[in-house]
Amino acid sequence: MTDTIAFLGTGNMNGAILRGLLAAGHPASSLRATTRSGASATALSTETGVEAKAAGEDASANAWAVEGADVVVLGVKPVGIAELARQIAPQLRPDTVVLSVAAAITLATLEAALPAGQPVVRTMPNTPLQVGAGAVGLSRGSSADDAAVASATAVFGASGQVFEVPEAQIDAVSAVSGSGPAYAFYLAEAMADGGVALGLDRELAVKLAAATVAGAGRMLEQEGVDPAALRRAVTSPNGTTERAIAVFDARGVREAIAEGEKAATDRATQLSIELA
Ligand SMILES: NC(=O)C1=CN([C@@H]2O[C@H](COP(=O)(O)OP(=O)(O)OC[C@H]3O[C@@H](n4cnc5c(N)ncnc54)[C@H](O)[C@@H]3O)[C@@H](O)[C@H]2O)C=CC1
Ligand SMILES: O=C(O)[C@@H]1CCC=N1
Repeated sequence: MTDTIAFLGTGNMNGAILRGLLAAGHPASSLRATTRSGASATALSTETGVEAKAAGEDASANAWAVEGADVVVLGVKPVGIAELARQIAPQLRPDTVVLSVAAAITLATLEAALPAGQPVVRTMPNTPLQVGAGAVGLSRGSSADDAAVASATAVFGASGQVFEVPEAQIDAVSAVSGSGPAYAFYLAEAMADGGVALGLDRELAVKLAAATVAGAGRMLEQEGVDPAALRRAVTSPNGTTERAIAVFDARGVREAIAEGEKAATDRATQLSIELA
């Protein structure tokens, strides 16, 4: 049976999950969404056909969305998650599965804000779910059984790959795949800027860089793929690519990416403490 899913705080991330579900054939009639402003609720409904209400204009909007839902997806910014969980607690059925997509909000914080025994799943999705190519890490709470995890997985499963991980690893998942699309876009921006410096028109440079990152991404989708092997296949001995990679290595690009991922996890740790 198709689950009824309520998206609370339908911005970039929850919007991507919702669009991924619709693209995979989930009926709009079994989804509900809330935003803060009336304009964004109307725009979302018009675009997707999903009924949406604005919590900024109707104080009962989140309660309306949650009423009778099988799964509730909390998608506001981390600072607002616990308050939203406390607000909707009275409307939850005991078996409603509550998902959070928020960085840094622990299962302990979520469970403390919800009724005892509520099944909770902490997730770290990414925006490529919107195009059916997402990667998601999730960790189950103390009352989430296999059926609850299956319901959580079904929210993402048709639009991406889902991996259950111990909660201690979810900040690392966030640093690799949650934030990761931004790193790929950053690479595309830098490649385009470099092309402009070499004399290409900006429009052409952006198209070349975007098509290249997208094409490389599609090659990476094959099962059991080795990114290093794909890189080596482009890198002719003593050719042009080798010179570019040598500059990246000399400038410490690999180390910079690892340091960036470490900084992302450090920020998550700091936020977890601040928002506990
Ligand atoms: N953007 C991304 O790529 C990813 C974001 N996340 C997590 O997703 C969460 C949301 O991030 P974004 O979507 O980027 O932010 P966003 O600002 O685009 O979306 C949040 C939405 O919640 C709405 N909102 C705020 N308070 C509300 C309330 N009380 N009731 C109903 N709606 C309310 C806002 O108007 C906004 O539309 C964060 O907790 C973040 O850590 C996780 C993985 C990736
Ligand atoms: O930047 C953030 O905090 C969120 C979590 C992962 C991606 N976006």
